[in-house]
Amino acid sequence: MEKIIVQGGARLRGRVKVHGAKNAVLPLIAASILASRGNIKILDVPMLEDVKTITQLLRRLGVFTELGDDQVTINAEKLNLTEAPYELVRKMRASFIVMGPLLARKKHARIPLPGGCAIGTRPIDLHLKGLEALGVKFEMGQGYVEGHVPDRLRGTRIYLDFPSVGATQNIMMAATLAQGRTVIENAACEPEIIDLANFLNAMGAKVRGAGTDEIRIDGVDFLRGTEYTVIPDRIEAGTYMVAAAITRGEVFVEGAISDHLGPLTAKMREMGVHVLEGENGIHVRAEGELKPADVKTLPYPGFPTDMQSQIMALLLTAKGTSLLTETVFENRFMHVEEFKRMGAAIKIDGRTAIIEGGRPLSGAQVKATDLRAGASLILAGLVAGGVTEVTELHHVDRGYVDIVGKLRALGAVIERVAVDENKDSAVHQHSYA
Ligand SMILES: CC(=O)N[C@H]1[C@@H](OP(=O)(O)OP(=O)(O)OC[C@H]2O[C@@H](n3ccc(=O)[nH]c3=O)[C@H](O)[C@@H]2O)O[C@H](CO)[C@@H](O)[C@@H]1O
Ligand SMILES: C=C(OP(=O)(O)O)C(=O)O
Repeated sequence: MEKIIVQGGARLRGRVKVHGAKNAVLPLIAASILASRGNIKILDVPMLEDVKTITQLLRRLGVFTELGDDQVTINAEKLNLTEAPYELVRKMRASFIVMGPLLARKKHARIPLPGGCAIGTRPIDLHLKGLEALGVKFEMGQGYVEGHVPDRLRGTRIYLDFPSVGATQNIMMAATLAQGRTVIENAACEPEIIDLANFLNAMGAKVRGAGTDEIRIDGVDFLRGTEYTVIPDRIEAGTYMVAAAITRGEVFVEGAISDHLGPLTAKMREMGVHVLEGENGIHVRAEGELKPADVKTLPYPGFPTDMQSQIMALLLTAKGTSLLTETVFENRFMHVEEFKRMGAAIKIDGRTAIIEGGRPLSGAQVKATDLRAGASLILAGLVAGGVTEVTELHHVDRGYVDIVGKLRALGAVIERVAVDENKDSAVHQHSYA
């Protein structure tokens, strides 16, 4: 086991470079299954646990994958299996996005039901409804969902009851090889959806309207290899923007695309943070007292749920009452109990967290309950008095490349150490008693 140890109090200064987006690259890797001819090369790939998991999954399906220096090469010409193994899907829910590509290429897929996770139940009904409308028949049993295409996939109009990111991606990918036109109404508009559409089009697909709530896909006979650079990670960028503000520091977040970060930038400005948007990144500076703010998470272009726990950390340092409402996931407040261990005053009322900011935080032993929660505990640790120790780092490793090295380069006093589990459990027993 390992833990991250942060000594609070350093003001961060300097420049940090953002990696490629986890939530963009995972669907790109899944979509590579669709290419029946030629090599795919994806550049600016973040070497995260989730990327390793999905490439491993592709390999288990008979697809050639090679992870190199910030890049992955894929050749799916010999794709011959259509069943995803449970041990990989349980590690990463996003594995379910291989469903659409497998059905389109092989007319069959058998994938374990991904189940819930730390942030809620996360059903897949919208994925299934959309794929059924394209002509897929599904059966459930033994914890698996099995789909087959008796005839062929045919384009149709699909209305999503909620603009689910994953469902939009699965339907888009399946529709690229369907007969005729598919129209997805109330589609997700996230930048990662646009990136997937651009990637599919580079492979020879005909996808229009991505980034709006109506996506039109005209089916083609086959897709081919291409070379593609993934977009920068807006959530990683947002996390370093908050790191700068929470420590009342000054940081240039290189590679951050301001168009992707509108709601965060607006809220940070409302709080009194100076945010300067440039062509190559975003400059953030904060000093003195910040103002409280009310924040509500929503599908894009609303405030991202993946930044909810990080903005909560920042609101803890703003004197006064802030209301933070989570509308996207049903149970994404697990980090609140951990923040409370650090002295935070937060009450939960249904989907809203009522934050009494401005009280000093104190270092504590805390655990990452999901990947963004882990990042936000590190952020709180940067300003807490004394030492904060964050455990359950496998969550953080799913979504952040070298967070310790990047924060240290900005002046944070932070390290990652291996834990002697026998000794550590003794420490925990003593301090938790
Ligand atoms: C790998 C990846 O890209 N993950 C992101 C993706 O997750 P993911 O694609 O899972 O998120 P969705 O947009 O699908 O989920 C949003 C909400 O819709 C619900 N829902 C979803 C599908 C469905 O069939 N039925 C249903 O009810 C979910 O339970 C959730 O409450 O978008 C989320 C919302 O921006 C982000 O937090 C995740 O980081
Ligand atoms: C919730 C997230 O990811 P996933 O959908 O992969 O769990 C996230 O990136 O914050």
